[in-house]
Amino acid sequence: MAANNKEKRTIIVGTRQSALALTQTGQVIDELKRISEQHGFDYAFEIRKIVTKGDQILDVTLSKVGGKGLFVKEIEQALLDGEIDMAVHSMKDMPYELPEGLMNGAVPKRVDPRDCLIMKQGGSLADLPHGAKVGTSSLRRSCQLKNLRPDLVVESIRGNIDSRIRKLETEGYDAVVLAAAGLNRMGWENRISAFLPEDVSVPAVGQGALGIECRENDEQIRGLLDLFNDGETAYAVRAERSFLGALNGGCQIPIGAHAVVRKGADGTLEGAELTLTGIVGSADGEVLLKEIKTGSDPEALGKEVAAALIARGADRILAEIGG
Ligand SMILES: NCc1[nH]cc(CCC(=O)O)c1CC(=O)O
Repeated sequence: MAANNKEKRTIIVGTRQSALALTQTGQVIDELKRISEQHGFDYAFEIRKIVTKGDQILDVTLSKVGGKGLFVKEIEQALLDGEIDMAVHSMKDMPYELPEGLMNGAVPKRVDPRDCLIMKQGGSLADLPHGAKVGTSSLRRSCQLKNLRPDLVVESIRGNIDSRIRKLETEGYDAVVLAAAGLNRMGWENRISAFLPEDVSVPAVGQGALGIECRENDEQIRGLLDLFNDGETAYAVRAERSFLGALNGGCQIPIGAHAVVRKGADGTLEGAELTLTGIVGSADGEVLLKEIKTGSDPEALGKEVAAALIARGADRILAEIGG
């Protein structure tokens, strides 16, 4: 195996072609180059842009399009066909189940998982006037905003983050809601007017994290990605994704979850615990159910929080939406 790693190899990295996708893929490649150098691997990297169904229908509300994995399917096919060797995804775009033969090879360290407001005038949520027009295409975000502020007029806004920020100006929104993570990665954090704390907006499953998908049988890539994995992020994301799986959800339904790790006594994941917050609601914000539980087994914890929400009617809400 070690001898294998000395061979020159050009690793083809698949990604969507949005500005954010290309930026984060570039950042991943920079890290992988650094790790390769450190370990004496002779790897070169090449980016392959792939258009997904989600990219082709940027003007349609995603919940109307339906289906899971809108932003990953074509990229996964390229992995299976051997056209690319790894794929960089936003974790929140990854469906719960991966195709046979593929795996999540690394979950790098998560950046800020919070949602945030970008406001025309600056300020915070409390400064938005009665009836203010807020842009988001996420049912999860509209559910939580409307629950707190039923007066807000939440309208669907689609497109990549650059075009959504532009629409703030051109389409008369008072604010748009975006993930802080995307803005951070683009270096646009100075556009953030206010962060939405978790008691206002529980983020999407995996928000702020990336997933690097590879073929299960590609030992070289797996070895490299192992060195890039962040154990703490991976541990938290496992709980969030177990919750997602138990509710059979994609990112197009009002589901949110965030797990926080409390490390063990020796500062490692030995004896660590997770606190998982999960929400399910209706898009109009009239129903918003939340459960918070603590445990050490991420899969069990995700299922437990989901079961507690189902016991309170979450499955009925999701069935109505067609999730
Ligand atoms: N659904 C689009 C999407 N997918 C990933 C991010 C960036 C945040 C992240 O990486 O979690 C965004 C933009 C957004 O939600 O504002």
